[in-house]
Amino acid sequence: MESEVKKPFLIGVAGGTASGKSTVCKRIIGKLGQAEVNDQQRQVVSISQDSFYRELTQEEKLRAQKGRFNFDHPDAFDEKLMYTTMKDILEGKKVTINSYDYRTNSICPNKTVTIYPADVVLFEGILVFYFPEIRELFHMKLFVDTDSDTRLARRVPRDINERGRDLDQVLNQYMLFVKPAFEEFCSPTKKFADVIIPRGADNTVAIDLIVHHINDILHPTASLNGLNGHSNVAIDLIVQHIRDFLSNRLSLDALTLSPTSTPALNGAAINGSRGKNIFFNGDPNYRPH
Ligand SMILES: Nc1ncnc2c1ncn2[C@@H]1O[C@H](COP(=O)(O)OP(=O)(O)O)[C@@H](O)[C@H]1O
Ligand SMILES: Nc1ccn([C@@H]2O[C@H](COP(=O)(O)O)[C@@H](O)[C@H]2O)c(=O)n1
Repeated sequence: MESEVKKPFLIGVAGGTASGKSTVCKRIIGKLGQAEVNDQQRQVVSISQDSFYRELTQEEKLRAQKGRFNFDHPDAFDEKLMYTTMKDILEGKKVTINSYDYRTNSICPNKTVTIYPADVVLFEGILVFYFPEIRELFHMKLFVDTDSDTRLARRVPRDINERGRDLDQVLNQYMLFVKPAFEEFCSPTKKFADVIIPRGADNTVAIDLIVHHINDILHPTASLNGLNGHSNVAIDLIVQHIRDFLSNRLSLDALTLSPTSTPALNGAAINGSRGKNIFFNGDPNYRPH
């Protein structure tokens, strides 16, 4: 008998550099109890877009060493490889992806990672919503929206400690390429997100809502509300939030549905009891920042 093909629920996680995309993915995987599960058994896996940086020419490598190559431009990625890999994942195939080395600005030779078929696949990166063909593959799109000061303050120590850069190089690259490319290519893709997560992993309400949503996909029979995880993400999440809220017997006064949460749901916000906001982005013109 043929074994069952796992066709996963594919979630895109976009956001500026150091916004907390991979931390949000780790937090989601941890809360779903998947962090300690071995690679072959995992139901929820995360893949970084950085695995799809293309190999540089010799001349580009020399520029990259001086912080003068634009890694934030869409052309820095292998779009075709990204697309075919995501298609294969959606067909339930086992795929092999590259490991990327920021110190050498190139793909690690002889080091790949095998991604086994899973129920939920998170694909995170600065430009995962930029390429239309890839964008259309996602069942759910999240945008981690962290202000640029915070992102720069995180990026500087990270790049120095983990990516082998010096301060001048990090700041030059940021001013020359990272900041302008964020404005031109990444930030405009926020409008495609189903859910915008202000403050990334600090936003526990948002993470919990997303975890609930994924749990419903993983265990459909356990779902209290019988919602269809592939359809209206914003409404599903709001309904789940209200159900949780009521079942936890918290004070109803603490929950305020924004006036924008009309039946049309053109950009709804939940103001949680601890002042933590999650934006459900039904409105392409909606911009929290
Ligand atoms: N909520 C947070 N509070 C403090 N530091 C954070 C938070 N989220 C991420 N970081 C740190 O900021 C850096 C970038 O986070 P990361 O999740 O790798 O961002 P991205 O994947 O968007 O580049 C890492 O050093 C990480 O530990
Ligand atoms: N060789 C490279 C490749 C990428 N970068 C920078 O990484 C950023 C994307 O990764 P995040 O984890 O921050 O989302 C992007 O802004 C590139 O500038 C690099 O510096 N060197």
